[in-house]
Amino acid sequence: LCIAETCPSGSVTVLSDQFSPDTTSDAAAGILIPHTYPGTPIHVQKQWFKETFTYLFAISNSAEASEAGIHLVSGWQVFKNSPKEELPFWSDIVLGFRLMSKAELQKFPQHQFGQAFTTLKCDCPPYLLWLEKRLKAAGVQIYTRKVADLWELHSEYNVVVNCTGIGARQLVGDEKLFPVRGQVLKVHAPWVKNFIRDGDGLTYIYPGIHRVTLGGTREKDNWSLAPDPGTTKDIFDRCCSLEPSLRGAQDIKVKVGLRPSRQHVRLQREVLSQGGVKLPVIHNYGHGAGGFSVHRGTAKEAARLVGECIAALQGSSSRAKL
Ligand SMILES: Cc1cc2nc3c(=O)[nH]c(=O)nc-3n(C[C@H](O)[C@H](O)[C@H](O)COP(=O)(O)OP(=O)(O)OC[C@H]3O[C@@H](n4cnc5c(N)ncnc54)[C@H](O)[C@@H]3O)c2cc1C
Ligand SMILES: O=C(O)CCC(=O)C(=O)O
Repeated sequence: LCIAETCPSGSVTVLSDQFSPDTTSDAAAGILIPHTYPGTPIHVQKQWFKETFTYLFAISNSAEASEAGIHLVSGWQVFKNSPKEELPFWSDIVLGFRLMSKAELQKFPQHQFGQAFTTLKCDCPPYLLWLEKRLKAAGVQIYTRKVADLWELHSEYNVVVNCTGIGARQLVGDEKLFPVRGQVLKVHAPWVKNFIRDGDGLTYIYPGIHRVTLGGTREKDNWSLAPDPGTTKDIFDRCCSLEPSLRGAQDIKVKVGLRPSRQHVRLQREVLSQGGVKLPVIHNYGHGAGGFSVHRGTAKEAARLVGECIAALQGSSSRAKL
């Protein structure tokens, strides 16, 4: 969508073997709280987060908000022991960041330190369906297709953008990319209005427009998409210990996703070449546990790289199929 919006001289086609509700993004809680990528400078990660926050904040403040599934949510991140960094790098991008008072911490007898703030949440599938609607409105073609090798696209397209998440491991043989399995519960508990996140990153409660997401797990190199009943009980018990009223939650649905994890997002241009024929590829995958938090920022950078490829093609060749 970002490419269609910023490179109007090109025509965009989306190819994917799976669509909502069967993607990793559909399993996510969709909260905007960054996860750090150890291999990317903090100022770059901060810029990606800021661009994403600003983009979604505008949607949350428009008539589209409920259809797009974007809303503000306030809550707490609580710690059993004080964290090394009391002020995370994103504290001046979320709204109203402050340390919790002693009185607030009384709600969490097992925790001794906390941060209160307001952030944004994307509800999925609604947000993905809204993006798809915007794609169609922008004239983008959408086809169901599994791509076995990027080179198979060279005769049909001038530039390829690879946003295949964990699928990139097989598609481009990236062994630096690994799955971190996450299981969550989506429950009906409309009285829960505030998010609660344990600072250890394992247990969280994120209220959405219709359902509350309860998490979670982080299992490196586990490829299983099958829900595990023992894990479901464990997640539920952990969340109830943070928010006892969840014992009354109903209609518990289980979702599993594989976080496409890497030391850093692969956001770069590569030129494939066979027999003198070239195919520019922009990679944009490996967003791990933070894809929602930085998606617009990384998409903007990918679109900028696509713009560079288009300019180079327009400059060098009249055979560009733009
Ligand atoms: C349980 C869980 C909770 C999470 N919660 C949050 C959160 O609260 N906040 C946050 O910021 N992040 C969260 N994340 C992380 C976030 O979900 C991911 O970073 C993000 O979804 C990755 O998006 P993606 O588009 O790269 O991958 P995907 O959503 O997996 O999309 C990749 C697409 O590529 C297609 N594809 C793959 N290979 C091929 C191929 N060979 N040919 C054709 N198509 C292909 C797939 O079908 C799919 O449609 C969570 C993740 C999990 C698992
Ligand atoms: O970590 C969080 O609190 C949000 C959920 C998430 O990003 C995840 O489970 O990967």
